[in-house]
Amino acid sequence: MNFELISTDSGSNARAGKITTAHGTIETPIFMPVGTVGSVKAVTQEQVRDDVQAQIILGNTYHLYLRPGLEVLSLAGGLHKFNGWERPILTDSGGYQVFSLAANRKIKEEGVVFQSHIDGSKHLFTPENVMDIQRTIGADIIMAFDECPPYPSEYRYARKSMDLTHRWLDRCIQRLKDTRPAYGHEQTLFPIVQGSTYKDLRKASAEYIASRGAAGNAIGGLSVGEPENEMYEMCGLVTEILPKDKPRYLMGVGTPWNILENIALGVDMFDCVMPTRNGRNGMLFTWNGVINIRNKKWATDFNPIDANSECFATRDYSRAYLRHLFVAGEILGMTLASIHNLAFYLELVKEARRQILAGTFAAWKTGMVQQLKTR
Ligand SMILES: CNc1nc2cc3c(cc2[nH]1)N=C(N)NC3
Repeated sequence: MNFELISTDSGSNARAGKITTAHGTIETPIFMPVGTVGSVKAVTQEQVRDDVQAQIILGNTYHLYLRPGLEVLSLAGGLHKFNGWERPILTDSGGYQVFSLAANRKIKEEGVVFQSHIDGSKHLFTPENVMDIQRTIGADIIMAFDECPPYPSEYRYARKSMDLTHRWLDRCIQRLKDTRPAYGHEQTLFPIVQGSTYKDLRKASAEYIASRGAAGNAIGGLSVGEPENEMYEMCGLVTEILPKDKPRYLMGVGTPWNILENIALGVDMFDCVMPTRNGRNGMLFTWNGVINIRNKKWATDFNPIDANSECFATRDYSRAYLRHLFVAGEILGMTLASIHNLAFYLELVKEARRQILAGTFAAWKTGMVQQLKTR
């Protein structure tokens, strides 16, 4: 994997870049739609590619390992062949899902014992086998196995957890040296900065992660319930330390305004379930704020969300009709809202990139953040 830093904004730490992977290039800043079990919920791969214009999507090691499982994925020739998404894929390591989803998990030095949220079966994730699982899935970018401490965490717990995450990272790196890609294409490891919301721990973790010399670096353990200003403070601390010539990936973030604020702090990659999960519930993001389409006030508004949009879901359906679909519980409502929200997130980061290349991002961001929050 290669990262080309093309330009940095004049009035902020925002960057425009290009990532090259075995399955194609990614222009940063980028938003990555979440496709947890190998599909972006309610949206076909063709719509994700052509209407959303996504350049990379996410999968989850925890979910894919449990279902469809490694045998199916291996026999398919990896996730790209299995789900037909031919562009880049990033898989999260399970570090977060094992803590947010699994039952009865026990953390040991060796790894995490947990029970499947699907059938209660017992499993063990270790840095080594999580690397092997991600080899079998075949994602272009794979995440280190980390512990994601809950928010808030006691200082002592956060420090112990950070140290464990660092030891697990070294085991991930070693395992990848001892194994090969399963399908011939290169796979790149991103380590994950932890340290909860403690400034000294975040700095120590950023230093440690930076010292590993990885091709990209992730910031984890944020967007887990902490106030927005703490997220921004921790992110700013970390991006000051991470190498400038490698992409920075802020995991699980966020709202449109969170994304713009963190782009200004020097983050290049984002993923979040909000455009899809909240979209399926009628929360629509627009340039002029958030619409709750179930609200009665849209019942006779026969305008589309945005008549000038390139995206059909945004341009060709009225707010009244979208509201009707949600009130009636029609599946089409979830599909249209998901496509609209994802296309909006991709358009947002595309416009941010334009502004960065023009050197006008900082001023544009200040006004746009307010505009995105209205309604
Ligand atoms: C929704 N917020 C969120 N914070 C995260 C933090 C992490 C993550 C996923 C996240 N999602 N995956 C990891 N492997 N570790 C850190």
